[in-house]
Amino acid sequence: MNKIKVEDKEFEIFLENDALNKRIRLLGIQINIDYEGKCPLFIGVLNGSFLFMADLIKEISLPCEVAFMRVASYEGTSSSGKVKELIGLPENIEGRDIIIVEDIVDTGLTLTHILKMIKEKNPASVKVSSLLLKPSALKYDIEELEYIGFEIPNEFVVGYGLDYNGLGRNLTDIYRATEA
Ligand SMILES: O=P(O)(O)OC[C@H]1O[C@H](OP(=O)(O)OP(=O)(O)O)[C@H](O)[C@@H]1O
Ligand code: HPA
Repeated sequence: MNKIKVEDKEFEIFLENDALNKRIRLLGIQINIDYEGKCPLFIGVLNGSFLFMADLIKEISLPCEVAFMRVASYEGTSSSGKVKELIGLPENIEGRDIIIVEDIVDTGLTLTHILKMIKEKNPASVKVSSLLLKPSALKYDIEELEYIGFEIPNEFVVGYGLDYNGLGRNLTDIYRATEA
């Protein structure tokens, strides 16, 4: 079945699970080479990254640690508008080699906040692995983007951890909206 409905929206198949797994295997190989002799700390950004993290980490043959955190947004009391706070960021990341794991980088706003707050804790290095990247939607220059699964057009996608109104994260393939 190539077309599905999630809530009120129609989606069509875009990236099948087999293609996702093949690409993730290659990302794992690259990370194993780049971090040889190190013990990286993978930090997944909840909720969307949970399936990607699970499959990526199985490809890692290095000693490594895994943690998850979430980004909470709330309206600030000052005129600065939205304030973002990291919840669950591991305490002691000073001197660690960090790999942030994301399901998607869209405008790059979330990741820019995460990187700023992580760097304040003086890690040895920080890189980002994101399954998906929308280059034409990106509004921030993020030099830490290193291990990208797929560059995709600026279209809304769902499945394999990604949601539409909270739904669709359980789909094994990734689908794209048939209309905006
Ligand atoms: O580059 P940006 O425009 O900031 O968008 C990317 C962010 O949006 C999604 O998270 P969301 O806030 O939807 O939370 P979720 O992971 O729980 O779905 C995704 O997981 C990224 O964290
Ligand atoms: O295309 C998307 N799909 C689901 N969640 C998202 N968060 C940012 N972009 C997307």
